[in-house]
Amino acid sequence: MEKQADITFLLSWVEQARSNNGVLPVAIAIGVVLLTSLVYHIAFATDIPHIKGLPEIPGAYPVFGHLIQLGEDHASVCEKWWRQYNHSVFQVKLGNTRAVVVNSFEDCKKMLLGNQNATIDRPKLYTFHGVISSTQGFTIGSSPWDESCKKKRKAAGTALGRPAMRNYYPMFDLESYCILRDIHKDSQNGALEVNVRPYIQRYALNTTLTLCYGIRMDTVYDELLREILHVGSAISMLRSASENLQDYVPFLRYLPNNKKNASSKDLRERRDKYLNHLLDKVREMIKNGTDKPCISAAILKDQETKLTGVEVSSICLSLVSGGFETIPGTMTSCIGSLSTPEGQIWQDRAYEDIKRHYPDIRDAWTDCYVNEKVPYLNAIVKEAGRYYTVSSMSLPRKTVTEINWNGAIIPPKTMILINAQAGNHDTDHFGKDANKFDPERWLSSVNPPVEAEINGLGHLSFGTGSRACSGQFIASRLLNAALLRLITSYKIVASESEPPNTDYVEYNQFKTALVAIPRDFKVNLIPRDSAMTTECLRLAEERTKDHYKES
Ligand code: HEM
Repeated sequence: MEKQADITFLLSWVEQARSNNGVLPVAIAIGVVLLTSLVYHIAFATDIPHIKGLPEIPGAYPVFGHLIQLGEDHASVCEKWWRQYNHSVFQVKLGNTRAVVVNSFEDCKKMLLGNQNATIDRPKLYTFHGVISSTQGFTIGSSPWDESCKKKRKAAGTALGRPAMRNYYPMFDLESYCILRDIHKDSQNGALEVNVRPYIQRYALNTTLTLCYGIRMDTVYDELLREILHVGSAISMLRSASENLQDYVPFLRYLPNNKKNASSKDLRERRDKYLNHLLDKVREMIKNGTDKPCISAAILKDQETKLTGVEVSSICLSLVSGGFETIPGTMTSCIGSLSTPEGQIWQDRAYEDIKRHYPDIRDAWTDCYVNEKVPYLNAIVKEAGRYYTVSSMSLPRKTVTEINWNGAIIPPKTMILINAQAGNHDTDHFGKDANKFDPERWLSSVNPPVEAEINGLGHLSFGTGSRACSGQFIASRLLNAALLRLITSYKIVASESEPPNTDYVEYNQFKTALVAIPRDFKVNLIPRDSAMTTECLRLAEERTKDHYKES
């Protein structure tokens, strides 16, 4: 209002000066008006004007909006604001971008499931879309909703859906065997403490590389494998709002020596190099008739395909980047919780439940990638997903049509941020102990373990609705298979000198990253039945020796 009055005053002054034939005052006045308007735009204007009827968090700064208060850990600050101001849904200004933040479990569910069509879009960001993705196309998770995205999502859905799963059994068998084979060797069958994360990173990455390119790497510290993981993690950092202010504060893009743009270009080149290398290998294998069944070979060979080269790269990139951090983040942290004194009791209960379903552990090893039928293990996997919300603010959405939110009209093109971490620890939904890791919350009976019926959505870690995670079934199968093999082989006990951090916020060493990177820790592995583990490993080696030899 004040600004409106200023402008009206200036305009009347300009009019007066003009009628007095004063050319100079007119020019000055116009300059002042333009300058005021420019300053206002730089300092306060947002892409979407204030949404009436939706609370806005007080104290936004000029230019930066709420970015300064939000700091590095947006999920935890928004969770705090929800409780402080008693509004689960509010608006904030991320620099020049207005965003609606949704916090409680019920509101996240209602926003995504009750408005599936309206929330089907994703926002475009300057650094990620404009600089990093300019060569290989956008990943599915960052693609705005259009015909191309629809095709890519459909292709990914087919490759990752439940019916396709049986094609991957040999791969699940091989990759989960490799975790145990190498942990067994490197820990000298439990004599030395180990950090489990690198083994799980290779597990997740090999799975998606095999799916996409028919290529895998056998050694945990393989150079290409580590390069893919390093570049992928660095790019994940550049995607989060807290790390990348220039996405929301445009003038920062034009500062001399723009380090963000320089490192984005460097990462883009490094990523292009390995993606092209992988695709060239597939082309070479097709030429030599040695290609393995995989997404890129199927598309490259199928002349009829409706997908362009950039779309194929984008699908492969989406699958590789979709799993390589989320699965290790979830599984490593889960192992951390299981290794605590309380967690060791859950491990023993899970082990008993596995034996109840598979009196012969060898059968458990061969069925774990086919079925998920051990209730206690399923409960651990669900709790790991909920408690360690590795993608704490999910992936941003954008409205395509207006949403009437309890009378407030959220216009099209508004950024919607789902605070999955807050919703997953909502005491109104999960009870007073929502902040505790407890697999048994997913059981209706502990002895014998019986899974509780879930009415719809269990937790928010995979998102939900029109753009829910395409890889959630495969993720759950991978977590189940690897945990079953680990729990039947060893009792996992936290290291005394390097124990895990099991706090659902502090376990993450990089809060600015899009996907959490757990702090390093070590565990001791106490063999449960060494003879049986040796036998299971021998049989697995026998079964898998002909599958996907190292490429
Ligand atoms: C524990 C493992 C995983 C977690 C926690 C996770 C989490 C998520 C989340 C939060 C989203 C955004 C959902 C939304 O907006 O509602 C997402 C999208 C996606 N995820 Fe996952 N994910 C995991 C594993 C995977 C895997 C293994 C793959 C592929 C192999 C994958 C592929 C995708 C794709 C393609 C999308 C984009 C969907 C779209 O935008 O249409 N994810 N994931």
